[in-house]
Amino acid sequence: MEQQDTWKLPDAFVMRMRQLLGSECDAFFASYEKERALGLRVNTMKVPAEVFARENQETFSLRPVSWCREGFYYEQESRPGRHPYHEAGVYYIQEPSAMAVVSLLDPKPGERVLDLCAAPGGKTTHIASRLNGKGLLVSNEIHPARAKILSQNVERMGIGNAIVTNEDSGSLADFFSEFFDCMVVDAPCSGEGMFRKDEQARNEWSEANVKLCAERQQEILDNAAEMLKPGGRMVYSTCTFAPEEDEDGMAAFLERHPEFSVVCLEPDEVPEGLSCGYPEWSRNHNPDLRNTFRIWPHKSEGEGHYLALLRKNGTWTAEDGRKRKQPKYWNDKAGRSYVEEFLKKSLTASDHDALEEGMDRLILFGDQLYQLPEGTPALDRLRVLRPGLHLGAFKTKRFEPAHALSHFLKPEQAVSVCRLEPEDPQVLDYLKGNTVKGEAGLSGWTLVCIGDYPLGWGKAVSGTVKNHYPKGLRIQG
Ligand SMILES: C[S@@+](CC[C@H](N)C(=O)[O-])C[C@H]1O[C@@H](n2cnc3c(N)ncnc32)[C@H](O)[C@@H]1O
Repeated sequence: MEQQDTWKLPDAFVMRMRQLLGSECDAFFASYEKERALGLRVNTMKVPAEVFARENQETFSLRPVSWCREGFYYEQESRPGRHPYHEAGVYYIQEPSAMAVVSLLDPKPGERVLDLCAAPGGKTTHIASRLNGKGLLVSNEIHPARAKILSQNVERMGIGNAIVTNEDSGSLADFFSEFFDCMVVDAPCSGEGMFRKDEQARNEWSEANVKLCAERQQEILDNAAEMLKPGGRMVYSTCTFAPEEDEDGMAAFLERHPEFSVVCLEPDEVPEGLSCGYPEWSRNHNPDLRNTFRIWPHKSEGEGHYLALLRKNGTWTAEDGRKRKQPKYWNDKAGRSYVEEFLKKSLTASDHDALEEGMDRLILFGDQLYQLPEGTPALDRLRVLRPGLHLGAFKTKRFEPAHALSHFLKPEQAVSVCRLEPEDPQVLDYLKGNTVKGEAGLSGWTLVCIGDYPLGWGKAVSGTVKNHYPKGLRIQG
C-alpha cells in the first residue's frame, strides 16, 4: 500500500493486519487514504437531539450516526469546536465510533454508573446525558492532568451528579466493591484504530506495547469486575484492532471470571454499522465472542473500535449491599444563611427543585461548597477532584456562585438573565472576559446565555453586566 501522505503505517502492524484480514486487507488499507469522519454528540440535558439537529442543520451540515441517537457527523469547515455552543456545553465533539460504547451500555436514569478510565470525558458526558441528572456517576482517571481535563468537561456539560476521582483501578475497587449497576471500561490500549487521526499512536506502536496493554487491561478488568453488582452490565471497549486486547482479552477475562457472560443481543437490537467479533482470534475460540462488536473503518463511517457487552451473573438484592459509611454533611448555620440568601435573591423559587432536594447533601472542601449526588457514600480515602455539583465559594460574609452552577441551571431558573442571540458580537465579548450590556432591569447575579444555553455568570447593575466568566477559560485576543 502506498500512502500519499507524509506518514506511514508501522511495518509490523501492516503484516499483522494482512494476516488477520486476508483478502479483505486491501479495502482496509484503502480506508487510510480517505478523510476520517468527524462527529459531535448533543448534550440532551440541554436540548433534545432532534431539536438541535433541526435548528442547526445548516450551520454544521449534520448527518445522523447510526449507532448513537444523539450523535451526528459534521463537515470539517463548520468547526463546531469554535462555536460558542461548545463553550455552553450544548454538544461534545467525539469520534463517531466512540459513541457506540454508551449506546451499547444503555444506562438508565437512577442507576449507579462507573466510568473507570474516563479522561477526557467522551463516555462520561454521554452517560450523564443518558442519566439526565438522576442517579450517580463516578468518573475516574488515573493521570492527574487528564483527570483535571475530565473534570472541566464535566463542568462544561453542566453535569451535577458526577464525582470525578483520580485513582488507580485497584484502590477504587477496594472502596466500591459491588457498588455499581453498570460500567464502562474504555481501556488504555495500543490505539491502532486511531492511526488515521493520531500521530502519537502511530509513533508509539510496537508489538511489545500491544502485549503490555493487554496485560494492563486484564488487571483493570479484574478490578472493574469487583465493583459491579451481581446482575450488572459492563461494556469493555478499545480503539485497537489487536486481538490480544480485544477478543483474546475478553476470552482471558471470561476464563478467569465464570461469573461473567457475553450478552447476546437480538439481531434487531444490534445497531447498524457494527460488525461481529471474531471467536477464532481468541485463545479458546469461545463462540460467544461472535456477540462482541467491531467497527471497521472500511465498512462504517468511523475509526476502528472493539466493544463487548458483558453481564455479571446473579441478582442483586438490597440485603447484599455492604454497609457503607455515610458522608459527614456540612450544616453550618451562618454559612447556610449566605447560601439561602443567594438562592432567594438569584434563583426562581419554584424551579430550583433539583437543587433544593439536594440541600441536605452539602459538603465543604476548604471554602468551596458542593452538593453530593444522591447515594454517595463517604469519600474519605479517595482522591476526589469534583464531589458532585459545585455550588460556589464562601467569600467574606457572602456566597459566590460557581461557574459549574451556571452550566447546570436552565435560564428559567435564574431571576436575572442576559440572553444573547448566537450572532450577537457580545457573545464573543463575554467569552473574552468583557462587560456586556443587557436589558435595563437586570441586576445582581445574572445568568449570561447564548439563546437558551448558559455560558456563565455576570453581576449586573442597571443592565450593565460585569463579567464573571472564569479567567482560565477566557478566549485570548
Ligand atoms: C481510551 S482512554 C479513555 C477515553 C475516555 N473514556 C473518553 O471517552 O474520553 C483510556 C484512559 O485510561 C487511563 N488509564 C490508564 N491506565 C489506567 C488505570 N490503571 N486505571 C484507570 N485509568 C487508566 C488513561 O490515562 C486514559 O486517559
